[in-house]
Amino acid sequence: MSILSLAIPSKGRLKEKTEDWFREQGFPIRQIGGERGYQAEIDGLGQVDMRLLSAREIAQGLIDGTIHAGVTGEDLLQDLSPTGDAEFRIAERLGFGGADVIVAVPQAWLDVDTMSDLEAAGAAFRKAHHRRLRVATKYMRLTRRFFAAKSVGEYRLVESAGATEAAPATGSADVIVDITSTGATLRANGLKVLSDGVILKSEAVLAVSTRADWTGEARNSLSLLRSAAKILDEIY
Ligand SMILES: Nc1ncnc2c1ncn2[C@@H]1O[C@H](COP(=O)(O)OP(=O)(O)OP(=O)(O)O)[C@@H](O)[C@H]1O
Ligand SMILES: O=P(O)(O)OC[C@H]1O[C@H](OP(=O)(O)OP(=O)(O)O)[C@H](O)[C@@H]1O
Repeated sequence: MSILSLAIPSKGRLKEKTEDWFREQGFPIRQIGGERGYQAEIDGLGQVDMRLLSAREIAQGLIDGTIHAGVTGEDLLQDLSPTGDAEFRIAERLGFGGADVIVAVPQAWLDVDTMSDLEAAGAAFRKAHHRRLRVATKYMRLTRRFFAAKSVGEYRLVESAGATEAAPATGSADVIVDITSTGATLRANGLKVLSDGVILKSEAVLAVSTRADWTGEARNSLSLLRSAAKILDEIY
């Protein structure tokens, strides 16, 4: 018998809007231990194991099947999923947390405006410098899949731990793949988005895990959230 494990962001840009969304659906969340507490209760869904985690941990938990349902960014789900989409289903796009995962190069690269230009630049770069173009990113899987789909092969991934947009200026990479919303960080770092370089238009989503144990109470509890119930009916 499993009870529903439901996860929402514990802090950051998605937290408040997620709480607002659940309240609007008629399921108010009460955080235990104040603003920074990691425990919460939700009213109206029966017995629920409510978890407050980072958006990244929620995406990973849905993919592993240790979380039944949760709110996180679509970008994180797609990137952390080994298959791209098989471990989760999106029940509802929530209309906040919007941002694009993009490919950007230095504005000074006047000949490079498209992914196909980037492929040509990669080949030329290798000849001239005897090494491959380096692409800095946190989005390792999304980048690999997108570059393969665009037939760009002459590059090497450099895993970024943060401040990815600074990589070209500091010399740790030549190209970046990162998230942008206003574009201010890209501009401040002298970078431009390639015209066909939008990998994903992401937003916050309510997602359900296809890997979790849906026997027992879990499914009953979630059935009160209409969009999620519909998805579960499709899966099982
Ligand atoms: N301008 C933005 N920059 C980064 N992420 C954004 C932006 N706008 C929306 N998001 C989305 O927010 C989600 C990440 O949220 P947040 O940064 O709060 O979580 P986190 O990565 O778990 O937190 P932290 O980086 O503090 O550990 C991603 O899904 C991302 O797409
Ligand atoms: O297009 P913009 O509006 O400039 O936003 C993009 C930036 O915002 C995020 O960083 P932020 O410092 O906000 O958060 P994070 O580094 O914790 O993800 C993200 O990593 C980008 O660097």
